[in-house]
Amino acid sequence: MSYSQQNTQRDRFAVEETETVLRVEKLDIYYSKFLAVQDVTMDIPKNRVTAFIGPSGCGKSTLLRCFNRLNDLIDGFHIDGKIYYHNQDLYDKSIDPVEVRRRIGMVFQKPNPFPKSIYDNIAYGARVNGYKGNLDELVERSLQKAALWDEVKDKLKQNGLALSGGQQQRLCIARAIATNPDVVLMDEPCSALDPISTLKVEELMHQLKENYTIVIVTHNMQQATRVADMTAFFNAKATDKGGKQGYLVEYDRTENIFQNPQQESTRDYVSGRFG
Ligand SMILES: Nc1ncnc2c1ncn2[C@@H]1O[C@H](COP(=O)(O)OP(=O)(O)OP(=O)(O)O)[C@@H](O)[C@H]1O
Repeated sequence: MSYSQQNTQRDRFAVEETETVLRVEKLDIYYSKFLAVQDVTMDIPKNRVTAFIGPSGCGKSTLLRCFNRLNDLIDGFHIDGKIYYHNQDLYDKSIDPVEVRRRIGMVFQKPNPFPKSIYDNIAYGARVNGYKGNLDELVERSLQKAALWDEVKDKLKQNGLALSGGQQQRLCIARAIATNPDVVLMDEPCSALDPISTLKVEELMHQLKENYTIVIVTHNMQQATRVADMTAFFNAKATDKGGKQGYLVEYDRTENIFQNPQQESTRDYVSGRFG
């Protein structure tokens, strides 16, 4: 039995038993007047990996970045509808976006370690946040959780940029989890990595979901089948003004999306007929 089959069977009945961490309700996402993503409603379950798939420009990254309010930094960005994080309105005026980003961490497509030592890459955020605990322990624990400790424990003073791409990405994951988040967002985290490094990061996702809720954008459909419990397929339709508008086509357990999709366009996409 393949790894993905085992994964599918193990989690088959587990998805509904977990609570919702992020609830998206009738969400429209705008860049100024441009409606980039229309009318998304979905629940992101706790301690699961949820994958966003779909053709380029359908708004996967845009939606992902809404979850930690990263789009706030873009001029003209605004939303209609709601995102609830543990039942709290994520865009309420009382919510501090900096605290949101501490609890909902992010790993980007290209590994982006700080040009600092491996140690300081992890310790930096803790120092800024006035961490009162033992920094050495935090660094070790975070690197352990990111499955990087054994490879770097003897060179913690070495610059993080001197690591291989795959190690740099795991360093970025270690950095993201060092602030003790609840959710880790990953925007195509393996697209710049070789197959072996990709496999390591995928294995890491399986471990991390025991403690964290993970949402990943991926163009790699095999990756979605290997790592994700839930999969959301997004598509884009042409608008009158010549642009494209993203929307959620189908959201279900990963095995249903890939083996028994309800929508024709999902079937076409997962079978490689477009995209
Ligand atoms: N900062 C921005 N300002 C204006 N428009 C943007 C901005 N970022 C994204 N868009 C637009 O929003 C739409 C969705 O883009 P987004 O990058 O979220 O799609 P995606 O599905 O993640 O694409 P890809 O798979 O290529 O990364 C696109 O039409 C894009 O041009």
